Amino acid sequence: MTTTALNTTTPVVAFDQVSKSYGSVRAVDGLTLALHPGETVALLGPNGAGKSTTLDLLLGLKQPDSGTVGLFGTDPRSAIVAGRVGAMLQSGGLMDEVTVAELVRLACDLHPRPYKVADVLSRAGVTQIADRKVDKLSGGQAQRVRFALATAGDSDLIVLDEPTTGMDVTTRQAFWATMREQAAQGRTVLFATHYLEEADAIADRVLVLHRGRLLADGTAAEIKAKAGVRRISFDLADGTVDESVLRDLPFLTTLAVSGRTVRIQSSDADATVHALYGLGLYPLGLEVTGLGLEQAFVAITTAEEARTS
Ligand SMILES: Nc1ncnc2c1ncn2[C@@H]1O[C@H](COP(=O)(O)OP(=O)(O)OP(=O)(O)O)[C@@H](O)[C@H]1O
Repeated sequence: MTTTALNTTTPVVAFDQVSKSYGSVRAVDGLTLALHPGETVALLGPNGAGKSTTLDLLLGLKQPDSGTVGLFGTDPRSAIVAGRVGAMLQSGGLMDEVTVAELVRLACDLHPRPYKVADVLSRAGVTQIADRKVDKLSGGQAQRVRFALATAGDSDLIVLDEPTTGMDVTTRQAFWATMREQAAQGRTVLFATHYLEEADAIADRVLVLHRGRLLADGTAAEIKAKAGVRRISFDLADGTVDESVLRDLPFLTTLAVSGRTVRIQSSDADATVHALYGLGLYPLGLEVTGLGLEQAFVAITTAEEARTS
């Protein structure tokens, strides 16, 4: 298998100070990044953060204004021609008037190390619709066909831009099971997503992009810790809930009171809880928990918005 022949000292993907603007919009801003064999990497970011542009630069579909993009120690185009990259893009149009099987066969024919057409169809779960015209597919079926095209041959890097958009739950689970197999065989999987729970469950590395810059890079647990915010929840006895008193607690970032139940986010939960008791309050059922990846993502990107605006 080709992956065993990989030189592990050469990054699969290497961005060095890469910038790309569209007019006055800086879509990617001085991005430096290295991805390694076998990593499953999620690319997160709010709308317009530069995720698709980053993937387009990586695939050589766009050229950087400055900086360099390398794939397997060479330029993107050479790596793609050598069949080292399989890609599934967000808006990748599918040819009209051909069947699913014909399109997949074409992708296999074009790949230097193709898999058997029947295997590709079956892995992507499109055997049943192999004879259908691709312009007659539902959104989720079209996504599966794009996935089949991305896995038509033995590639070392699989790039997926919001791959599960439009897929139902079962298809999504099957899709990720296949991706896990690919990663277990030493392939690098890079996917952009808006589904933070997918990033949390699937990726062993999470990149948070914001206005074209890398805000965070680490495991999901590290990203959650980086947000530095924890949640505190408790009940107060009837008649003791005074929102104005609670609002003055130190390190409080959000406060929500619902009946007797108080939910707080704090940038220093220990100090907030200490102050709570200091006020003479008696919280019942007190819980202090870390943020989920979704809240951590919001906390990190919102803090950056506040810092730069
Ligand atoms: N062809 C283009 N011409 C002009 N501006 C563009 C073009 N493509 C992208 N942009 C702008 O560049 C910025 C980054 O866009 P990009 O599509 O890379 O972000 P994204 O993170 O993929 O967004 P989304 O999550 O909405 O798909 C945005 O401000 C976008 O409006």
